[in-house]
Amino acid sequence: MPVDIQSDRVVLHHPAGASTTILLYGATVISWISPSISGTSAVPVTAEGPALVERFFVSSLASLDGSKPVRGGIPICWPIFGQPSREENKALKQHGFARSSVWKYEETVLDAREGVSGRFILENSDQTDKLFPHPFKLVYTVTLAEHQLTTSLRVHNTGSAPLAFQALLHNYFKGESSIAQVQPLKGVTYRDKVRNMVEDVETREIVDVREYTDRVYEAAGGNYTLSFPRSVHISIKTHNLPDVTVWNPQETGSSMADMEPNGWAHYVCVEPGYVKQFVELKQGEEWWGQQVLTVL
Ligand SMILES: O=P(O)(O)OC[C@H]1O[C@H](O)[C@H](O)[C@@H](O)[C@@H]1O
Repeated sequence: MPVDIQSDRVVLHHPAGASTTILLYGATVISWISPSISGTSAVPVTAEGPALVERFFVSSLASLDGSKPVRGGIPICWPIFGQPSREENKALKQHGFARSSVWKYEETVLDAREGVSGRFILENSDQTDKLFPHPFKLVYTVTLAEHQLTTSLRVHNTGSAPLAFQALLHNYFKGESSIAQVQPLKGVTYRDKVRNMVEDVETREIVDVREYTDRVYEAAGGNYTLSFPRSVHISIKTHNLPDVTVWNPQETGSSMADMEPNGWAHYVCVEPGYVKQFVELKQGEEWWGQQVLTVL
């Protein structure tokens, strides 16, 4: 069955073997399995075809029962990224509530060899009104192709007052963080969360995360490559998500209760977002941001 709708999750299956699992809690993608590409990956091609490889890290201690945001996959940060920076958002928790709200599966949009696609929605409720008094509708579309996963977030201002928000797709890519390489970020201005938000300019052709890294690159170009040399290369192309955070906590990650021992050694977060500024929508307006992840 190409689209398997369960009580707490939806699994999309592509005829070439790829699959992705999305929890209704947070519309969090918790798995993306796709075939490796022959000749460019260390993963062997067997008689059954190219090996199917999990692309996302999810901590073995992550809660998947809706009790807290998932430590892994793609949590959605909305309507803010990080701690509230504006007085009007002070009731919000870090990264907002989209990642800890239960979304509805609206419909299967496409079910074909070109892609299998499902749409999730979240609208304001009494609960969100208390924290963030703005009517809104979020539409999140996840589309799976043989070697590609596309996730798109559409935001509608369904109220009469302006709606201001940040948005970020918090990808936890699976791979050895000691060899991870992200590029091109040379010359891009970033805020360094490790150094008290100091502003600096990236000087490296290839960014690694061999030290504690938590950098918010601003107006970073929108297209990146994440490589784990000799195993996995992923292209990240974005629309309307101009900034990108690169995060790996190293040993400090061990203090997170839902991080498995040494978990930080097995992922890197590369998180496209609209976070330097706020998107401002007037009554009836909408905005959309998208990332296209392709195994190279
Ligand atoms: O622990 P969380 O609220 O999920 O946040 C996890 C991480 O998210 C982002 O990458 C931020 O830049 C980090 O500063 C933060 O630690």
